[in-house]
Amino acid sequence: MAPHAEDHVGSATGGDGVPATPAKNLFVVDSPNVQYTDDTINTKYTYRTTAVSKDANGKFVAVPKETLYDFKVDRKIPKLGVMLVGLGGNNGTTVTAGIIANRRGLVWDTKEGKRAANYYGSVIMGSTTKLGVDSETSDDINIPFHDLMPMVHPNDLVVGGWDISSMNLADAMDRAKVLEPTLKALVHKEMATMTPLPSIYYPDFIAANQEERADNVIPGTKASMAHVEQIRKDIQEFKAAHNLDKVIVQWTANTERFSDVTEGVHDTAENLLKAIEGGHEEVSPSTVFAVACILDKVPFINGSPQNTFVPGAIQLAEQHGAFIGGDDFKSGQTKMKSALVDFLINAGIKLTSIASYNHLGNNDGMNLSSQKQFRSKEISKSNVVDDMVAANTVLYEKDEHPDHTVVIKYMPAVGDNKRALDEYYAEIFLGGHQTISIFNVCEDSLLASPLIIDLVLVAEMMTRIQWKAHGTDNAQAKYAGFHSVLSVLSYMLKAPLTPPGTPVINSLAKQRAALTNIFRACVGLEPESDMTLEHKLF
Ligand SMILES: NC(=O)c1ccc[n+]([C@@H]2O[C@H](COP(=O)([O-])OP(=O)(O)OC[C@H]3O[C@@H](n4cnc5c(N)ncnc54)[C@H](O)[C@@H]3O)[C@@H](O)[C@H]2O)c1
Ligand SMILES: O=P([O-])([O-])O[C@@H]1[C@@H](O)[C@H](O)[C@@H](O)[C@H](O)[C@@H]1O
Repeated sequence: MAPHAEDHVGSATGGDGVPATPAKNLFVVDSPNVQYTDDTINTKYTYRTTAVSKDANGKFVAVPKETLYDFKVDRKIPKLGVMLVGLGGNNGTTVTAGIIANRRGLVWDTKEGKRAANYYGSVIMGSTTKLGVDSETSDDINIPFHDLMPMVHPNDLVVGGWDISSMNLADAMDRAKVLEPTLKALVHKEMATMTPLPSIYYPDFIAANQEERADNVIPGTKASMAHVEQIRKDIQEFKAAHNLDKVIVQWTANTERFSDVTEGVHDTAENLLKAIEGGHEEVSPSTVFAVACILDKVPFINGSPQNTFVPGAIQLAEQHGAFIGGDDFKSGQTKMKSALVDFLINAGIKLTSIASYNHLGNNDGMNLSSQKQFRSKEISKSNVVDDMVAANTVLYEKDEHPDHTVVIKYMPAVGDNKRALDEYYAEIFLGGHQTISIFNVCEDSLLASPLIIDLVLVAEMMTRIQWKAHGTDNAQAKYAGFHSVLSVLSYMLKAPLTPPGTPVINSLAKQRAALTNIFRACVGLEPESDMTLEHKLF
Protein backbone atom coordinates (compact mmCIF):
# COMPACT_ATOMS: atom_id res chain seq x y z
CA MET A 1 0.00 0.00 0.00
CA ALA A 2 1.38 3.40 -0.93
CA PRO A 3 2.51 5.42 2.06
CA HIS A 4 -0.14 7.70 3.50
CA ALA A 5 1.03 11.31 3.49
CA GLU A 6 -1.77 12.71 5.64
CA ASP A 7 -1.19 13.83 9.18
CA HIS A 8 -1.00 11.57 12.18
CA VAL A 9 -4.47 11.13 13.58
CA GLY A 10 -4.58 13.96 16.11
CA SER A 11 -6.63 14.24 19.29
CA ALA A 12 -9.88 16.19 19.32
CA THR A 13 -8.73 18.83 21.75
CA GLY A 14 -5.73 19.68 23.84
CA GLY A 15 -5.71 20.75 27.48
CA ASP A 16 -9.27 21.33 28.69
CA GLY A 17 -10.95 22.19 25.42
CA VAL A 18 -8.07 24.09 23.86
CA PRO A 19 -7.79 22.99 20.21
CA ALA A 20 -5.12 20.30 20.02
CA THR A 21 -1.77 21.24 18.55
CA PRO A 22 -2.05 19.91 14.99
CA ALA A 23 0.01 16.76 14.50
CA LYS A 24 2.50 17.12 11.64
CA ASN A 25 3.69 14.24 9.50
CA LEU A 26 7.10 15.45 8.35
CA PHE A 27 7.95 12.22 6.58
CA VAL A 28 6.73 8.88 5.33
CA VAL A 29 8.91 5.82 4.99
CA ASP A 30 8.65 4.36 1.53
CA SER A 31 9.62 0.73 2.07
CA PRO A 32 8.15 -2.74 1.47
CA ASN A 33 8.65 -3.27 5.23
CA VAL A 34 6.31 -0.42 6.17
CA GLN A 35 2.53 -0.41 5.80
CA TYR A 36 0.40 2.58 6.81
CA THR A 37 -3.27 2.44 7.67
CA ASP A 38 -5.41 5.31 8.89
CA ASP A 39 -4.79 4.24 12.48
CA THR A 40 -1.50 2.36 12.52
CA ILE A 41 2.06 2.16 11.24
CA ASN A 42 3.02 -1.49 10.68
CA THR A 43 6.68 -2.40 10.19
CA LYS A 44 8.76 -5.52 9.73
CA TYR A 45 12.08 -4.91 11.44
CA THR A 46 15.29 -6.95 11.27
CA TYR A 47 17.15 -6.59 14.56
CA ARG A 48 20.83 -7.23 13.93
CA THR A 49 23.12 -8.16 16.80
CA THR A 50 26.31 -10.18 17.31
CA ALA A 51 26.26 -13.38 19.34
CA VAL A 52 29.63 -14.02 21.00
CA SER A 53 30.86 -17.31 22.35
CA LYS A 54 34.27 -18.86 23.15
CA ASP A 55 35.87 -21.70 21.21
CA ALA A 56 37.87 -24.57 22.72
CA ASN A 57 40.93 -22.33 22.87
CA GLY A 58 39.08 -19.59 24.71
CA LYS A 59 38.96 -17.37 21.63
CA PHE A 60 35.87 -15.25 21.12
CA VAL A 61 33.71 -16.31 18.19
CA ALA A 62 31.41 -13.54 16.94
CA VAL A 63 28.37 -14.57 14.92
CA PRO A 64 26.11 -11.94 13.29
CA LYS A 65 22.51 -12.64 14.30
CA GLU A 66 19.20 -11.47 12.84
CA THR A 67 15.84 -11.45 14.63
CA LEU A 68 12.69 -10.37 12.78
CA TYR A 69 10.05 -8.35 14.62
CA ASP A 70 6.71 -6.88 13.61
CA PHE A 71 5.99 -3.51 15.20
CA LYS A 72 2.62 -1.81 15.25
CA VAL A 73 2.23 1.85 16.25
CA ASP A 74 -1.16 3.36 17.07
CA ARG A 75 -1.13 6.71 15.28
CA LYS A 76 -4.08 8.17 17.18
CA ILE A 77 -2.78 10.85 19.51
CA PRO A 78 -4.79 10.69 22.76
CA LYS A 79 -6.02 13.48 24.97
CA LEU A 80 -3.52 13.00 27.79
CA GLY A 81 -3.51 13.99 31.44
CA VAL A 82 -0.49 14.01 33.73
CA MET A 83 -0.98 13.81 37.48
CA LEU A 84 2.02 14.83 39.57
CA VAL A 85 2.58 13.61 43.10
CA GLY A 86 4.15 16.70 44.61
CA LEU A 87 2.25 19.09 42.32
CA GLY A 88 2.82 21.99 44.72
CA GLY A 89 6.59 21.63 44.76
CA ASN A 90 9.28 23.48 42.87
CA ASN A 91 9.21 21.03 39.95
CA GLY A 92 5.43 20.66 39.99
CA THR A 93 4.67 24.37 39.86
CA THR A 94 7.45 25.07 37.37
CA VAL A 95 6.43 22.42 34.86
CA THR A 96 2.78 23.45 35.15
CA ALA A 97 3.60 27.11 34.56
CA GLY A 98 5.85 26.12 31.69
CA ILE A 99 3.12 24.19 29.89
CA ILE A 100 0.67 27.08 30.35
CA ALA A 101 3.28 29.58 29.07
CA ASN A 102 4.02 27.48 26.00
CA ARG A 103 0.37 26.75 25.27
CA ARG A 104 -0.39 30.48 25.34
CA GLY A 105 2.82 31.50 23.58
CA LEU A 106 3.72 33.86 26.40
CA VAL A 107 6.51 36.48 26.20
CA TRP A 108 7.68 38.28 29.32
CA ASP A 109 10.20 40.91 30.33
CA THR A 110 13.39 40.10 32.19
CA LYS A 111 16.39 42.24 33.11
CA GLU A 112 18.12 40.72 30.04
CA GLY A 113 15.24 41.58 27.74
CA LYS A 114 12.16 39.73 26.54
CA ARG A 115 11.95 35.95 26.89
CA ALA A 116 9.48 33.65 25.11
CA ALA A 117 8.15 30.32 26.32
CA ASN A 118 10.15 27.33 25.08
CA TYR A 119 10.87 23.69 25.88
CA TYR A 120 14.65 23.97 26.09
CA GLY A 121 16.12 21.04 28.03
CA SER A 122 13.53 18.61 26.68
CA VAL A 123 15.22 16.02 24.47
CA ILE A 124 11.89 15.42 22.72
CA MET A 125 10.91 19.06 22.16
CA GLY A 126 14.30 20.76 22.07
CA SER A 127 16.51 18.44 20.05
CA THR A 128 16.65 16.98 16.55
CA THR A 129 17.45 13.56 15.19
CA LYS A 130 18.97 12.55 11.88
CA LEU A 131 16.29 11.17 9.54
CA GLY A 132 18.81 10.34 6.82
CA VAL A 133 20.89 11.99 4.11
CA ASP A 134 19.74 14.02 1.13
CA SER A 135 19.40 11.61 -1.79
CA GLU A 136 21.23 14.08 -4.08
CA THR A 137 23.71 15.99 -1.91
CA SER A 138 24.21 13.39 0.86
CA ASP A 139 23.85 16.18 3.37
CA ASP A 140 22.31 15.14 6.72
CA ILE A 141 18.57 15.75 7.01
CA ASN A 142 17.66 16.35 10.64
CA ILE A 143 14.11 16.60 11.98
CA PRO A 144 12.70 17.63 15.39
CA PHE A 145 12.88 14.58 17.67
CA HIS A 146 9.19 15.05 18.48
CA ASP A 147 8.31 14.38 14.84
CA LEU A 148 9.99 10.98 14.73
CA MET A 149 6.86 9.40 16.21
CA PRO A 150 3.19 10.48 16.50
CA MET A 151 3.68 11.84 20.03
CA VAL A 152 1.41 13.99 22.17
CA HIS A 153 2.34 17.67 22.16
CA PRO A 154 3.08 18.95 25.69
CA ASN A 155 0.97 22.05 25.05
CA ASP A 156 -2.02 19.69 25.06
CA LEU A 157 -1.26 18.08 28.43
CA VAL A 158 -3.88 18.46 31.16
CA VAL A 159 -2.05 18.77 34.50
CA GLY A 160 -3.27 17.84 37.97
CA GLY A 161 -2.06 15.92 40.97
CA TRP A 162 -1.59 15.69 44.67
CA ASP A 163 0.37 17.40 47.41
CA ILE A 164 0.50 17.15 51.20
CA SER A 165 0.50 20.96 51.07
CA SER A 166 -2.87 22.53 50.29
CA MET A 167 -1.37 25.69 48.81
CA ASN A 168 -2.83 26.63 45.43
CA LEU A 169 -0.34 26.57 42.58
CA ALA A 170 -0.03 30.34 42.24
CA ASP A 171 1.00 30.70 45.89
CA ALA A 172 3.12 27.53 45.64
CA MET A 173 4.85 29.02 42.59
CA ASP A 174 5.72 32.05 44.72
CA ARG A 175 6.92 29.72 47.49
CA ALA A 176 9.15 27.93 44.98
CA LYS A 177 10.98 31.14 43.97
CA VAL A 178 11.92 29.70 40.57
CA LEU A 179 10.19 31.87 37.94
CA GLU A 180 10.48 35.54 36.99
CA PRO A 181 7.74 37.75 38.53
CA THR A 182 6.74 38.94 35.06
CA LEU A 183 6.09 35.36 33.95
CA LYS A 184 4.37 34.45 37.21
CA ALA A 185 2.02 37.41 36.73
CA LEU A 186 0.97 36.12 33.31
CA VAL A 187 0.11 32.61 34.59
CA HIS A 188 -1.05 33.58 38.09
CA LYS A 189 -4.77 33.54 37.35
CA GLU A 190 -4.76 30.04 35.83
CA MET A 191 -2.37 28.66 38.45
CA ALA A 192 -4.50 30.07 41.27
CA THR A 193 -7.41 27.91 40.14
CA MET A 194 -5.33 24.75 40.61
CA THR A 195 -5.19 23.15 44.07
CA PRO A 196 -3.51 19.80 44.74
CA LEU A 197 -5.60 16.84 45.82
CA PRO A 198 -4.97 15.61 49.38
CA SER A 199 -2.24 13.00 49.46
CA ILE A 200 -0.88 10.10 51.43
CA TYR A 201 1.48 11.20 54.20
CA TYR A 202 3.56 8.76 56.26
CA PRO A 203 5.86 11.16 58.19
CA ASP A 204 8.56 8.56 58.76
CA PHE A 205 9.43 8.42 55.05
CA ILE A 206 10.44 12.06 54.52
CA ALA A 207 12.37 14.54 56.63
CA ALA A 208 10.70 15.79 59.78
CA ASN A 209 11.26 19.34 58.48
CA GLN A 210 8.49 18.69 55.93
CA GLU A 211 5.79 18.28 58.57
CA GLU A 212 4.84 21.95 58.72
CA ARG A 213 3.60 21.92 55.12
CA ALA A 214 1.54 18.73 55.55
CA ASP A 215 -1.97 20.21 55.85
CA ASN A 216 -3.54 18.35 52.92
CA VAL A 217 -3.56 14.70 53.91
CA ILE A 218 -5.98 11.89 53.02
CA PRO A 219 -7.68 10.96 56.29
CA GLY A 220 -7.90 7.44 57.62
CA THR A 221 -5.45 4.87 58.81
CA LYS A 222 -2.76 3.12 56.82
CA ALA A 223 -4.12 -0.29 57.72
CA SER A 224 -6.28 -0.89 54.67
CA MET A 225 -6.42 -0.54 50.92
CA ALA A 226 -8.28 2.74 51.50
CA HIS A 227 -5.34 4.85 50.38
CA VAL A 228 -4.86 2.75 47.25
CA GLU A 229 -8.56 2.99 46.47
CA GLN A 230 -8.58 6.75 47.07
CA ILE A 231 -5.72 7.30 44.60
CA ARG A 232 -7.44 5.08 42.03
CA LYS A 233 -10.63 7.10 42.50
CA ASP A 234 -8.74 10.39 42.18
CA ILE A 235 -7.26 9.30 38.87
CA GLN A 236 -10.57 8.03 37.51
CA GLU A 237 -12.33 11.26 38.51
CA PHE A 238 -9.57 13.42 36.98
CA LYS A 239 -9.77 11.45 33.75
CA ALA A 240 -13.55 11.81 33.58
CA ALA A 241 -13.59 15.48 34.58
CA HIS A 242 -11.27 16.43 31.74
CA ASN A 243 -12.60 13.92 29.20
CA LEU A 244 -9.17 12.34 28.90
CA ASP A 245 -8.22 9.26 26.95
CA LYS A 246 -5.26 8.46 29.21
CA VAL A 247 -3.49 9.59 32.38
CA ILE A 248 0.14 9.22 33.39
CA VAL A 249 1.28 9.66 36.99
CA GLN A 250 4.71 10.91 38.01
CA TRP A 251 6.27 11.13 41.46
CA THR A 252 7.96 14.50 41.87
CA ALA A 253 7.29 14.63 45.60
CA ASN A 254 10.00 14.63 48.23
CA THR A 255 12.72 12.01 48.29
CA GLU A 256 11.73 9.25 50.70
CA ARG A 257 14.05 7.12 52.76
CA PHE A 258 14.59 3.66 51.34
CA SER A 259 12.06 1.04 52.33
CA ASP A 260 13.73 -1.83 54.15
CA VAL A 261 12.86 -4.57 51.64
CA THR A 262 11.69 -7.59 53.62
CA GLU A 263 10.78 -11.12 52.56
CA GLY A 264 7.10 -11.72 53.09
CA VAL A 265 6.35 -8.00 52.75
CA HIS A 266 7.90 -6.49 49.62
CA ASP A 267 9.09 -9.62 47.78
CA THR A 268 5.99 -10.62 45.84
CA ALA A 269 2.91 -8.87 44.46
CA GLU A 270 0.68 -10.91 46.74
CA ASN A 271 2.72 -10.13 49.85
CA LEU A 272 2.91 -6.45 48.99
CA LEU A 273 -0.87 -6.19 48.61
CA LYS A 274 -1.28 -7.99 51.93
CA ALA A 275 1.26 -5.66 53.55
CA ILE A 276 -0.66 -2.62 52.32
CA GLU A 277 -3.94 -4.16 53.51
CA GLY A 278 -2.32 -4.68 56.89
CA GLY A 279 -0.84 -1.18 57.05
CA HIS A 280 2.75 -2.41 57.20
CA GLU A 281 4.99 0.43 58.34
CA GLU A 282 7.64 -0.35 55.73
CA VAL A 283 5.40 0.38 52.73
CA SER A 284 6.06 3.93 51.52
CA PRO A 285 3.59 6.45 50.08
CA SER A 286 5.34 6.23 46.71
CA THR A 287 4.89 2.46 46.64
CA VAL A 288 1.21 2.88 47.51
CA PHE A 289 0.86 5.33 44.60
CA ALA A 290 2.67 2.89 42.32
CA VAL A 291 0.36 0.03 43.33
CA ALA A 292 -2.74 2.17 42.78
CA CYS A 293 -1.56 3.09 39.28
CA ILE A 294 -0.50 -0.45 38.39
CA LEU A 295 -3.90 -1.86 39.35
CA ASP A 296 -5.51 0.42 36.74
CA LYS A 297 -2.65 0.16 34.19
CA VAL A 298 -1.87 3.85 34.60
CA PRO A 299 1.84 4.36 33.82
CA PHE A 300 3.72 5.43 36.96
CA ILE A 301 7.15 7.09 36.84
CA ASN A 302 9.33 7.77 39.88
CA GLY A 303 11.31 11.00 39.56
CA SER A 304 12.97 10.58 42.95
CA PRO A 305 15.70 8.17 44.10
CA GLN A 306 13.92 6.02 46.70
CA ASN A 307 13.26 2.33 46.05
CA THR A 308 9.57 2.78 45.25
CA PHE A 309 9.61 -0.25 42.99
CA VAL A 310 10.20 -3.00 45.49
CA PRO A 311 10.21 -6.49 43.91
CA GLY A 312 6.52 -7.01 44.66
CA ALA A 313 5.62 -3.79 42.83
CA ILE A 314 7.58 -4.87 39.75
CA GLN A 315 5.92 -8.30 39.84
CA LEU A 316 2.49 -6.64 40.19
CA ALA A 317 3.25 -4.42 37.17
CA GLU A 318 4.27 -7.48 35.14
CA GLN A 319 1.10 -9.33 36.18
CA HIS A 320 -1.08 -6.39 35.12
CA GLY A 321 0.89 -5.42 32.01
CA ALA A 322 1.26 -1.94 33.53
CA PHE A 323 4.16 0.40 32.73
CA ILE A 324 6.50 1.69 35.45
CA GLY A 325 9.70 3.70 35.19
CA GLY A 326 12.33 5.41 37.31
CA ASP A 327 14.32 6.41 39.25
CA ASP A 328 15.34 10.03 39.94
CA PHE A 329 15.33 12.73 37.27
CA LYS A 330 18.81 13.19 35.77
CA SER A 331 18.91 16.95 35.50
CA GLY A 332 22.24 18.62 36.04
CA GLN A 333 25.33 17.45 37.89
CA THR A 334 24.68 13.75 37.23
CA LYS A 335 23.70 14.28 33.61
CA MET A 336 27.01 16.07 33.04
CA LYS A 337 28.81 13.25 34.90
CA SER A 338 27.26 10.49 32.80
CA ALA A 339 28.43 12.24 29.62
CA LEU A 340 31.89 13.22 30.88
CA VAL A 341 32.71 9.79 32.36
CA ASP A 342 31.55 8.17 29.11
CA PHE A 343 33.91 10.43 27.15
CA LEU A 344 36.92 10.03 29.46
CA ILE A 345 36.76 6.25 29.83
CA ASN A 346 35.99 5.66 26.15
CA ALA A 347 38.95 7.86 25.28
CA GLY A 348 41.16 5.49 27.24
CA ILE A 349 41.70 7.97 30.08
CA LYS A 350 41.74 6.22 33.46
CA LEU A 351 39.45 8.12 35.77
CA THR A 352 40.66 7.47 39.32
CA SER A 353 38.53 9.80 41.39
CA ILE A 354 35.30 11.78 41.17
CA ALA A 355 34.40 14.28 43.86
CA SER A 356 30.88 15.65 43.46
CA TYR A 357 29.85 18.35 45.85
CA ASN A 358 26.69 20.35 45.61
CA HIS A 359 24.69 22.74 47.71
CA LEU A 360 21.20 24.04 47.15
CA GLY A 361 18.65 26.00 49.10
CA ASN A 362 15.26 24.77 47.93
CA ASN A 363 12.82 22.57 49.83
CA ASP A 364 14.31 19.49 48.17
CA GLY A 365 17.63 20.47 49.69
CA MET A 366 15.97 20.92 53.07
CA ASN A 367 14.45 17.45 52.83
CA LEU A 368 17.82 16.02 51.76
CA SER A 369 19.50 17.62 54.78
CA SER A 370 18.10 14.65 56.66
CA GLN A 371 20.54 11.72 56.49
CA LYS A 372 18.06 8.99 55.54
CA GLN A 373 16.71 11.00 52.61
CA PHE A 374 20.23 12.05 51.57
CA ARG A 375 21.25 8.37 51.50
CA SER A 376 18.60 7.68 48.83
CA LYS A 377 20.03 10.48 46.70
CA GLU A 378 23.67 9.55 47.38
CA ILE A 379 23.04 6.08 45.96
CA SER A 380 21.38 7.32 42.76
CA LYS A 381 24.09 9.95 42.20
CA SER A 382 26.91 7.47 42.82
CA ASN A 383 25.95 4.42 40.73
CA VAL A 384 25.78 6.35 37.47
CA VAL A 385 29.35 5.42 36.42
CA ASP A 386 29.29 1.68 37.18
CA ASP A 387 28.48 0.33 33.70
CA MET A 388 31.03 2.55 31.91
CA VAL A 389 33.82 1.53 34.30
CA ALA A 390 32.94 -2.18 34.18
CA ALA A 391 32.92 -2.14 30.35
CA ASN A 392 36.58 -1.03 30.12
CA THR A 393 38.68 -4.01 31.22
CA VAL A 394 41.78 -2.39 29.73
CA LEU A 395 41.78 0.42 32.28
CA TYR A 396 40.16 -1.33 35.24
CA GLU A 397 40.68 -4.71 36.88
CA LYS A 398 37.53 -6.60 37.84
CA ASP A 399 35.72 -4.70 40.62
CA GLU A 400 38.23 -1.83 40.39
CA HIS A 401 36.58 1.57 40.14
CA PRO A 402 37.33 5.26 40.70
CA ASP A 403 36.99 6.77 44.16
CA HIS A 404 33.61 8.49 44.11
CA THR A 405 32.15 10.78 46.73
CA VAL A 406 28.87 12.70 46.69
CA VAL A 407 28.15 15.56 49.05
CA ILE A 408 24.90 17.55 49.27
CA LYS A 409 24.58 20.49 51.63
CA TYR A 410 21.53 22.64 52.29
CA MET A 411 22.33 26.34 51.85
CA PRO A 412 19.04 28.31 51.85
CA ALA A 413 20.55 31.44 50.32
CA VAL A 414 21.02 29.94 46.85
CA GLY A 415 17.45 28.63 46.61
CA ASP A 416 16.72 26.52 43.55
CA ASN A 417 19.97 27.57 41.85
CA LYS A 418 22.02 24.58 42.95
CA ARG A 419 25.77 24.84 42.86
CA ALA A 420 27.52 21.70 41.60
CA LEU A 421 31.30 21.55 42.07
CA ASP A 422 33.04 18.53 40.61
CA GLU A 423 36.61 17.37 40.32
CA TYR A 424 37.52 14.53 37.95
CA TYR A 425 41.03 13.18 38.43
CA ALA A 426 42.51 10.77 35.91
CA GLU A 427 45.70 8.96 34.95
CA ILE A 428 46.95 9.62 31.44
CA PHE A 429 49.94 8.62 29.29
CA LEU A 430 53.26 7.75 31.00
CA GLY A 431 52.25 8.61 34.56
CA GLY A 432 50.66 11.94 33.76
CA HIS A 433 47.41 13.21 35.28
CA GLN A 434 44.41 15.14 34.04
CA THR A 435 42.36 17.16 36.53
CA ILE A 436 38.99 18.52 35.39
CA SER A 437 37.31 20.95 37.77
CA ILE A 438 33.75 22.07 37.02
CA PHE A 439 31.59 24.73 38.64
CA ASN A 440 28.07 24.23 37.35
CA VAL A 441 25.11 26.32 38.48
CA CYS A 442 22.07 24.14 37.90
CA GLU A 443 18.72 25.91 38.16
CA ASP A 444 17.32 22.60 39.34
CA SER A 445 13.60 22.95 38.64
CA LEU A 446 14.15 24.59 35.23
CA LEU A 447 16.37 21.62 34.34
CA ALA A 448 14.07 18.95 35.78
CA SER A 449 10.74 20.23 34.43
CA PRO A 450 11.50 19.43 30.76
CA LEU A 451 12.46 15.92 31.87
CA ILE A 452 9.04 15.51 33.49
CA ILE A 453 7.56 16.36 30.09
CA ASP A 454 9.89 13.98 28.22
CA LEU A 455 9.05 11.14 30.60
CA VAL A 456 5.32 11.69 30.04
CA LEU A 457 5.61 11.89 26.25
CA VAL A 458 7.82 8.82 25.89
CA ALA A 459 5.91 6.72 28.42
CA GLU A 460 2.62 7.54 26.66
CA MET A 461 4.16 6.75 23.27
CA MET A 462 5.26 3.36 24.60
CA THR A 463 1.63 2.52 25.43
CA ARG A 464 0.88 2.78 21.67
CA ILE A 465 3.66 0.48 20.47
CA GLN A 466 3.17 -3.28 20.16
CA TRP A 467 5.46 -6.00 18.85
CA LYS A 468 5.52 -9.67 17.94
CA ALA A 469 8.06 -12.08 16.51
CA HIS A 470 7.79 -12.08 12.70
CA GLY A 471 7.47 -15.24 10.70
CA THR A 472 4.95 -17.61 9.20
CA ASP A 473 5.17 -19.95 12.19
CA ASN A 474 4.17 -16.97 14.32
CA ALA A 475 1.25 -16.02 12.08
CA GLN A 476 -1.10 -16.45 15.05
CA ALA A 477 1.24 -14.80 17.53
CA LYS A 478 -0.49 -11.94 19.29
CA TYR A 479 0.99 -8.48 19.55
CA ALA A 480 2.35 -7.56 22.98
CA GLY A 481 3.60 -4.40 24.64
CA PHE A 482 7.16 -3.74 25.77
CA HIS A 483 8.15 -5.12 29.17
CA SER A 484 6.45 -3.35 32.08
CA VAL A 485 9.70 -1.75 33.24
CA LEU A 486 10.33 1.05 30.73
CA SER A 487 14.14 1.11 30.65
CA VAL A 488 13.78 3.18 27.45
CA LEU A 489 13.20 6.15 29.81
CA SER A 490 16.76 5.92 31.16
CA TYR A 491 18.08 9.02 29.36
CA MET A 492 15.99 11.15 31.75
CA LEU A 493 16.86 9.20 34.91
CA LYS A 494 19.88 8.83 37.22
CA ALA A 495 19.20 5.28 38.40
CA PRO A 496 17.46 3.57 35.47
CA LEU A 497 15.04 0.84 36.48
CA THR A 498 15.41 -2.16 34.15
CA PRO A 499 13.53 -5.44 33.82
CA PRO A 500 14.77 -7.87 36.50
CA GLY A 501 18.07 -9.51 35.50
CA THR A 502 18.85 -7.06 32.68
CA PRO A 503 21.84 -4.70 32.65
CA VAL A 504 21.70 -1.03 33.69
CA ILE A 505 23.09 1.34 31.05
CA ASN A 506 24.06 4.78 32.36
CA SER A 507 26.08 6.04 29.39
CA LEU A 508 24.14 9.09 28.22
CA ALA A 509 25.06 8.53 24.55
CA LYS A 510 23.93 4.90 24.63
CA GLN A 511 20.68 5.87 26.36
CA ARG A 512 19.85 8.46 23.72
CA ALA A 513 20.79 6.04 20.92
CA ALA A 514 18.52 3.37 22.37
CA LEU A 515 15.55 5.76 22.52
CA THR A 516 16.25 7.06 19.01
CA ASN A 517 16.76 3.67 17.38
CA ILE A 518 13.78 1.99 19.03
CA PHE A 519 11.59 4.77 17.65
CA ARG A 520 13.33 4.48 14.24
CA ALA A 521 12.62 0.74 14.18
CA CYS A 522 8.95 1.40 14.96
CA VAL A 523 8.60 3.56 11.86
CA GLY A 524 10.65 1.20 9.69
CA LEU A 525 14.08 2.83 9.70
CA GLU A 526 17.49 1.30 10.39
CA PRO A 527 19.47 2.40 13.47
CA GLU A 528 21.53 5.55 12.99
CA SER A 529 25.14 4.23 12.73
CA ASP A 530 27.10 7.44 12.07
CA MET A 531 29.33 5.45 9.71
CA THR A 532 28.62 8.00 6.93
CA LEU A 533 30.19 5.68 4.32
CA GLU A 534 28.61 7.88 1.68
CA HIS A 535 31.24 10.43 2.64
CA LYS A 536 34.12 7.93 2.86
CA LEU A 537 33.71 5.52 -0.01
CA PHE A 538 33.73 7.35 -3.28
N1 LIG B 1 16.59 19.07 39.49
C1 LIG B 1 15.63 18.72 40.31
O1 LIG B 1 14.83 19.50 40.75
C2 LIG B 1 15.54 17.27 40.66
C3 LIG B 1 16.38 16.34 40.03
C4 LIG B 1 16.26 15.01 40.37
C5 LIG B 1 15.32 14.61 41.29
N2 LIG B 1 14.54 15.54 41.88
C6 LIG B 1 13.58 15.06 42.86
O2 LIG B 1 12.29 15.54 42.54
C7 LIG B 1 11.56 15.69 43.76
C8 LIG B 1 10.91 17.05 43.77
O3 LIG B 1 11.88 18.04 43.70
P1 LIG B 1 11.39 19.54 44.03
O4 LIG B 1 12.57 20.43 43.88
O5 LIG B 1 10.15 19.84 43.28
O6 LIG B 1 11.06 19.37 45.58
P2 LIG B 1 9.99 20.19 46.45
O7 LIG B 1 10.29 19.86 47.86
O8 LIG B 1 9.92 21.59 46.04
O9 LIG B 1 8.59 19.54 46.05
C9 LIG B 1 8.18 18.30 46.57
C10 LIG B 1 6.70 18.42 46.87
O10 LIG B 1 6.23 17.15 47.28
C11 LIG B 1 5.29 17.34 48.30
N3 LIG B 1 5.16 16.06 48.97
C12 LIG B 1 5.98 15.47 49.85
N4 LIG B 1 5.50 14.26 50.20
C13 LIG B 1 4.35 14.06 49.47
C14 LIG B 1 3.42 13.02 49.35
N5 LIG B 1 3.54 11.89 50.06
N6 LIG B 1 2.39 13.17 48.49
C15 LIG B 1 2.25 14.30 47.75
N7 LIG B 1 3.12 15.35 47.83
C16 LIG B 1 4.15 15.22 48.68
C17 LIG B 1 5.84 18.48 49.12
O11 LIG B 1 4.83 19.11 49.87
C18 LIG B 1 6.39 19.40 48.01
O12 LIG B 1 5.43 20.32 47.61
C19 LIG B 1 12.54 15.49 44.88
O13 LIG B 1 12.43 14.17 45.39
C20 LIG B 1 13.89 15.64 44.22
O14 LIG B 1 14.91 14.90 44.86
C21 LIG B 1 14.60 16.85 41.60
O1 LIG C 1 20.55 15.50 38.70
P1 LIG C 1 21.57 16.14 39.58
O2 LIG C 1 21.76 17.61 39.33
O3 LIG C 1 22.86 15.38 39.63
O4 LIG C 1 20.98 15.92 41.07
C1 LIG C 1 20.37 16.91 41.80
C2 LIG C 1 21.20 16.98 43.04
O5 LIG C 1 22.45 17.54 42.68
C3 LIG C 1 20.53 17.83 44.06
O6 LIG C 1 21.31 17.81 45.24
C4 LIG C 1 19.18 17.28 44.37
O7 LIG C 1 18.58 18.13 45.26
C5 LIG C 1 18.31 17.25 43.15
O8 LIG C 1 17.12 16.58 43.50
C6 LIG C 1 18.95 16.50 42.04
O9 LIG C 1 18.89 15.12 42.33
